[in-house]
Amino acid sequence: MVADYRGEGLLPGQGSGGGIGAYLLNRAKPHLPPWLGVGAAGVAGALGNWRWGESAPAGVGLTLASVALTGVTWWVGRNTSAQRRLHSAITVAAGSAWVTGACLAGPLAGPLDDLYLMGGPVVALSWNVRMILRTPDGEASGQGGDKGLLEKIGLARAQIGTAKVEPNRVTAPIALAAGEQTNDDVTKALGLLASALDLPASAVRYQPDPDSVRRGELVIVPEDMLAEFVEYDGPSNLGGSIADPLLLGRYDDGAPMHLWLPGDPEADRNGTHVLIAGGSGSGKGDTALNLQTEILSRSDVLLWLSDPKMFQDFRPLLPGIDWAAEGGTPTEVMVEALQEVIPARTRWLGQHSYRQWLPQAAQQQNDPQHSCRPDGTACGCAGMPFLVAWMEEAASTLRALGDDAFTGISQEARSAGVSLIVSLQRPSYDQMSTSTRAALPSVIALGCDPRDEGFSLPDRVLDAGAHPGAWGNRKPGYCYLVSTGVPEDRYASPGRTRAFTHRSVSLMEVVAAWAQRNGATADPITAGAAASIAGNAYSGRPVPGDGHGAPHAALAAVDPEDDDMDDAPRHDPEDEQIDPEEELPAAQTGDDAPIFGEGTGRKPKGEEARRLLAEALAEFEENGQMIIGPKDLSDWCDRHNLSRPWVSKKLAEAAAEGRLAPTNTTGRWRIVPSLTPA
Ligand SMILES: Nc1ncnc2c1ncn2[C@@H]1O[C@H](COP(=O)(O)OP(=O)(O)OP(=O)(O)O)[C@@H](O)[C@H]1O
Repeated sequence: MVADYRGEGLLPGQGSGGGIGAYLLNRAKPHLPPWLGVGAAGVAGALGNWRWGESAPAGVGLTLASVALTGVTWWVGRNTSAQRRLHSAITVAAGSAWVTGACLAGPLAGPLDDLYLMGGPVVALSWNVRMILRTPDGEASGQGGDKGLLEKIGLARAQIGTAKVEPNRVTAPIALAAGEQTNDDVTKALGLLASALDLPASAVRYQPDPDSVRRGELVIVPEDMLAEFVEYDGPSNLGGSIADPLLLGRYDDGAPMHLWLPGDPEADRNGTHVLIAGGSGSGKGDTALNLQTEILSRSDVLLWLSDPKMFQDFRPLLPGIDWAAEGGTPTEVMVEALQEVIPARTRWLGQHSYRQWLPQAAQQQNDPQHSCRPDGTACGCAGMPFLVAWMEEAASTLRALGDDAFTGISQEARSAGVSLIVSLQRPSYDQMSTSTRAALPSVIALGCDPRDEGFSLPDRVLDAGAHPGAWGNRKPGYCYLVSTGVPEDRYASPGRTRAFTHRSVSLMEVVAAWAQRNGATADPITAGAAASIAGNAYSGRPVPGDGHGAPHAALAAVDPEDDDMDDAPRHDPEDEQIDPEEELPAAQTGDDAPIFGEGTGRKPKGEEARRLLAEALAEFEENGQMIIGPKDLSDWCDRHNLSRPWVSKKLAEAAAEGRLAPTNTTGRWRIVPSLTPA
């Protein structure tokens, strides 16, 4: 390695010749050439004088040769350092001038002998000193700086091509030694390369050539252009389509960081679901605001948002959001509704000859190509906006939903014009299973614990030099974006989201107000399917001036006879064996069991019993609480002084009659809506 190549790796007594003499000779060898040069100049001067001592034409020729040699040295040295170029040119000029003088006048004439005796050692020593003091960048080895660098990181036999130099970005093609090295060797050496260049790990990346295992491009971005944070300055494309790119922030070379949610067959792009993964304080909140403001500023999309944190970050956006579910139970309802909405939307898109959601699907269907009428004339059906279902801090929701259910939803959602966006407080496999993670193909990876990098990003992106673990929470907003539509060589390029400050609140309010007035409203299919599960809990986006919770205009258009809105309870095949007569399994909910085991309270009979239970369920439904468990019911029993075992029995009857339906969580029941929306 480097030490051996300098001849410093040998110990006294070792080496080719053996013994101290051999060792010293070995150490002195690299320093001998300048002295040999001085000796050669002396001999050349003496021989030249013997040959041309009296010749005037030789004098002219030798002088011209001396000047030409100095010029050539200067020209040849143009690619080396200025210091080395000057040193070489002075040495050649002095040496050739002395040889010319010695040839013409004799080496001992006038001051020539003294000049030789004093100047020769000075010049030779100056080269020795230079060699001893040389910096470890390979400059003095006769190799280029790049070559020395590659040698240092163990890739000595690799070839580096002509580098493309842009402001703050150097891209250099690399060809590795055939049969000896692979692209993996470069990715493993990236850390060493960053160390050799004294740069952060994320400044050095490698993009392997997909067609060769020993070729690729090295990208070095020396200055961290992201250090200066950029404040949110409003939506990038107000009134555009959700199919247009959404601006998330900027890359470290200043290029915009774009994300696409719906698929586009023309751009050869699939629709996608996104995971926002980042540790606490990594900037997930602002990332979400960047994306949500972009979504709300588009004219053909609905946003459903569930957030356990009481919309702490998102409150200014609420007026523009079609469905905002706060906390656990409302989120359960939203997820149940999604499972109804997705097949209903897919059916509608199929009936209108869309293989996937396209912006035309959001417009009124006036094109006979997209008609649901058997006679092929334009049907004029209301368009169906794209739907983004956002689950903030979703670990527990996803666990409750179960892997199979989530994977099922995510697969079907893509052909239903639905994107799921899931954010995780701690990106790791104990928060989310492997199969749920795999169902979210796109990721915005913010800073995290180094041990969790493998969860956030695919191996090939980490190999290419991405290191969200190096940021932790020290670089909020720094992120990698891996998503369909983004060029692959961008995957390992860091970017930074735009920051939201107190000044951004008014901009957020403007975006929300715009969405409330001009954004898409839910189509009858989506609104109907959602209401068939959620009842009053889904009211659609608030009408301007009416506050949140006003009934959605689209619900008025829902035809209760329509098959798509079939609100009969759905039984999961896995639940077939559950006996609806059984008592509700209180202990499995984690609530304070035993709830239904106490025998106190009234046990009304007949008509009164039916009325009381109907009242109870209607009360929950009216409050929008569409999923209930033992805890909710025991509170209700206490309030009405009713016996809990009695209520348990009546609930089982209600489930058998279809007024309640099972959910994916044992012991949680969904109220099948009976109230007609106003
Ligand atoms: N792009 C950005 N540029 C500059 N500062 C940012 C950026 N994004 C976030 N920040 C700042 O970083 C801090 C943490 O951000 P944020 O609260 O969004 O993190 P988080 O990941 O949501 O954390 P937690 O999960 O703990 O809520 C905040 O002070 C925020 O203003």
